[in-house]
Amino acid sequence: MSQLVSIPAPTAVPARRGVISKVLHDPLGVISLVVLVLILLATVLAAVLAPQDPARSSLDDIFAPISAAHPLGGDSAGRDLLSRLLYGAQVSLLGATIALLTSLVIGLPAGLIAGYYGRTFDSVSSWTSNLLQALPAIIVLLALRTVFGPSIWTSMVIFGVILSPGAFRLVRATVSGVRNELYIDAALVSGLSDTRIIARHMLRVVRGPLIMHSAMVLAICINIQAGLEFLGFGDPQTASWGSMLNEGFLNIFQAPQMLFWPGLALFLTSAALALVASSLRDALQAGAVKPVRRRGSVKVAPAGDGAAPSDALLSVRDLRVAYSGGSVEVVHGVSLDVAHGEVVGLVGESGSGKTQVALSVLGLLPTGGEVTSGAVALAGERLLGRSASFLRTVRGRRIGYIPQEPLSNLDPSFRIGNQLSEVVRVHLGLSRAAARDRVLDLLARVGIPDPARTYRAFPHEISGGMAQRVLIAGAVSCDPELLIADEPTTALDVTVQADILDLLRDLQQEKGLGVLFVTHDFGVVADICDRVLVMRQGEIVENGPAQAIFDTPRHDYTRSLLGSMLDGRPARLARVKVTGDGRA
Ligand SMILES: Nc1ncnc2c1ncn2[C@@H]1O[C@H](COP(=O)(O)OP(=O)(O)OP(=O)(O)O)[C@@H](O)[C@H]1O
Repeated sequence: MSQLVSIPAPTAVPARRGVISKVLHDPLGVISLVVLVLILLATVLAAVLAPQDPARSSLDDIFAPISAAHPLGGDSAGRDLLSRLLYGAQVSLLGATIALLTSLVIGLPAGLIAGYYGRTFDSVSSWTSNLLQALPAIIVLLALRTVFGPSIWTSMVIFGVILSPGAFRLVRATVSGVRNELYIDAALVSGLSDTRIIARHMLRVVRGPLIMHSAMVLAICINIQAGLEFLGFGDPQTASWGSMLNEGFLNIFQAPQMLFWPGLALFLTSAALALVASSLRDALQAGAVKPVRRRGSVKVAPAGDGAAPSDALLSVRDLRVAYSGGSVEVVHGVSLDVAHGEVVGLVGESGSGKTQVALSVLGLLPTGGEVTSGAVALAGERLLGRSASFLRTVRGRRIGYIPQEPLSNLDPSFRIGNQLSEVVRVHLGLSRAAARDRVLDLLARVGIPDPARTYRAFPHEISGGMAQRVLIAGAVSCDPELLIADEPTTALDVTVQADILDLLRDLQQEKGLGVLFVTHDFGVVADICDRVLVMRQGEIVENGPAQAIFDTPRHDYTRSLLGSMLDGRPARLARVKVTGDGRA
């Protein structure tokens, strides 16, 4: 195993405090949480705390004053107010929870699917959500009450349905906001399924906003439920805060306490929920990380025609890629081979089509892009036109991918170790412990000085160079046959670039990897590539061994690229000798 040198230390970043910990550092958050916990405890322990049966009435206790027997007094039927308040809390909180859960059961999955996949489901569900929001909630509740009877539980389920567009829109907006982040691409490129990406990455992103939303919705539901009971739409025999308000209102002059206590309970619960929501919002905003987006969302490349040719590891034949329904062609019939253990550089200026070729191989062209013709094969096996599930077994497992912007390709809300071991577990079927050991070994192998610490770290706690080492570890974690590196050093500073190239060369030789190295930099080509393809305006204009291209470039464009390389910094002469006159 090669020794690696000059490893940059991880950038010192203060440890990240969890959202709960931030809420616990906010005095208002703590007070409101304590109030909520007390209310919840009192509700759950109503049978223990209530002095008597909430329905038991006594003529002697009508409008009873506050006393040891009736700590909050008695009502117009001689029932104990404290007992009714405690038991009433069960009805009010349960009713509100039913409405909230109903809205989440509908809104969460619909929002996840609409935000992630978009298209027809998004259009239909957005239209349905707009329709539901346009309905006057109270009128609908009154109309359906005549159908289903005066059950408060049914009313709260219906109210939950009416509230579901709120959850739907929040989840949909949050998911579509992160759907185009690079780390979601990275998860796709690693071969993770859509279901897994939704369940792990998307759910984690919507979790915070949804908890905040739920606290607000719970407060609204408690008040709406009380309002319905107040208007007499509940069961009059059951104690609830709303029915107590109703009775209190009728007796406001004889016994104002009948109105005061349920009113206070409602106020305290709603205020505590609103303050918890606000504290959560502050905590979430403080922890927000702004990742970088890529240019468009990906879609699996459609079928190309043609047979899989040659016995090369990677074989691309007459590849054509177009946008705008095929009218704008950006790759014009590219053919290339990468042999087992060979490093092929795909070089060209920005916009020449290098990335389109790489993404076509992975079956991950941006939305609007399609392979209009050509063939791509890995070890003789056709890739273009294969099913999404087949491509998932290839990406990450047989083809490793190293992206350009390391930090943006790591999910900011997951620890680095979890992100790497997830891919290893999916592809190699390892246990949690075995995956962890493998990832720790890999982190050590790519030159990370304290693998255990990096395993536990979040992406913002490490430097760009470290993040690129982490992504290289991820790319080789399942022992792929082919590595596609898309400008893996462009976003790094020059000293780190050299270290990363050394690492890639060591790994390539150690594992006998075939590598397609996309770059605009002939210096990098000189460092690492055996063979070079020069690309210009969607076509390969020159193709040959790296040494030959440097010694005797045939195409003017290659000569101008080589010239500009030497204007900048000299090539590191790992594989290619550059002559002293400025020509390669
Ligand atoms: N999502 C897209 N929609 C339309 N055109 C696109 C899209 N992505 C890329 N292109 C076009 O495809 C062409 C090739 O782009 P590509 O990203 O492959 O270039 P590149 O050589 O990799 O450049 P760079 O090094 O800047 O990434 C460009 O003309 C670009 O405008």
